[in-house]
Amino acid sequence: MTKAAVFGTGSWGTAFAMVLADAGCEVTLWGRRAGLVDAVNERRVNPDYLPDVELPPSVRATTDAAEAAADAEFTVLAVPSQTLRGNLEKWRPVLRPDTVLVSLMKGVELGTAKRMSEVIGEVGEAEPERVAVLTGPNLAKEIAARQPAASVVACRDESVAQRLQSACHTPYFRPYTNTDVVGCELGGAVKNVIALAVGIADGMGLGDNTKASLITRGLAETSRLGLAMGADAHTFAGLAGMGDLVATCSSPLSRNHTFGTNLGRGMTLSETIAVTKQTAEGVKSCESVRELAHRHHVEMPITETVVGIVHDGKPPHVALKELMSRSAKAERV
Ligand SMILES: NC(=O)c1ccc[n+]([C@@H]2O[C@H](COP(=O)([O-])OP(=O)(O)OC[C@H]3O[C@@H](n4cnc5c(N)ncnc54)[C@H](O)[C@@H]3O)[C@@H](O)[C@H]2O)c1
Ligand SMILES: O=P(O)(O)OC[C@H](O)CO
Repeated sequence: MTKAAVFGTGSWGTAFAMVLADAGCEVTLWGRRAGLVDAVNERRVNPDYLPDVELPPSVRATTDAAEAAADAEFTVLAVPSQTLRGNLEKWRPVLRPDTVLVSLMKGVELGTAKRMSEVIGEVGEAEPERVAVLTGPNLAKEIAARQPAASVVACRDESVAQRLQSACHTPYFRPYTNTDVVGCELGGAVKNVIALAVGIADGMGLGDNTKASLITRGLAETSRLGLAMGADAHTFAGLAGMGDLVATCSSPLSRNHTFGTNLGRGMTLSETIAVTKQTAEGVKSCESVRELAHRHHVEMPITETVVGIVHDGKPPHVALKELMSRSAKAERV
């Protein structure tokens, strides 16, 4: 039986542990808090993040990283992106040297502007062929309800992607492989920034034309950045690009979309942070995505607008006016 470890007992770590178990894996979940770990082991439930979901018996939990990592063919990382480096430094000594490190995270590190697979490679001392990314339109609550969805497993080594694909393929979860790790990761991280923008527009009471325009031009700026960073253009038309962007920008389940909606309705940043219980990656990653845009000399006006509203305190109606009054241009630029 394939053994997998999942580090992180939040919504997606827990839901993906269930997917792996449903696909036939034996899964150990690592969590920080003993109370939550006990609830998983004794009541088969994660009361804090997925209280309505009964976890399969082949999911066990522990607070001991060494116990979780032992024998794991796949080591899945599902903590907030900005905490990955610090956590992985602690976990590295107990990781199996041949384990495949799998990122579920959709963020870009502040300060370094590194993608999560880059942080994993560096801190986990893992060659790119041993680092994979799972991304796509995968709202955790829908997956946990076993609603059908597709996803992408990306790894530079396609055979590794295929091994992970078969380890998490279930009747309701259909992963595709891709070797474009850069494109897949950027799709997942930048869509959170665009979802903040769409949420802000929704909160301001704007309609579907605005939403469709932000989604489409958001995908254009994601693709521009991706191409400058060596990604494959096709990736952005796929599940990791268009697919995840549409799901996140349309769904009230999205934390990024909801965060934006609260800002658009007039809440301040600190009020919005206070009512947000889970990780909304775009809030921090919008700054690192903008840093990548500057480094690669790519125009990302929606990302700039989101940074302006979220971090510089620009009123949404002022920022929107500035976005709309930029000089006119051809669509394919
Ligand atoms: N929830 C989703 O629908 C979903 C879907 C796809 C991808 N993702 C991505 O997965 C990643 C994890 O998201 P999530 O939804 O599971 O988040 P979450 O907010 O539900 O849970 C985060 C988990 O990390 C833990 N945590 C927080 N700070 C920590 C720290 N300093 N050290 C160790 N653990 C810490 C929390 O206790 C919690 O268990 C994010 O990058 C997110 O973008 C989420
Ligand atoms: O809730 P969000 O905004 O983090 O989005 C969740 C997933 O990334 C959707 O695929």
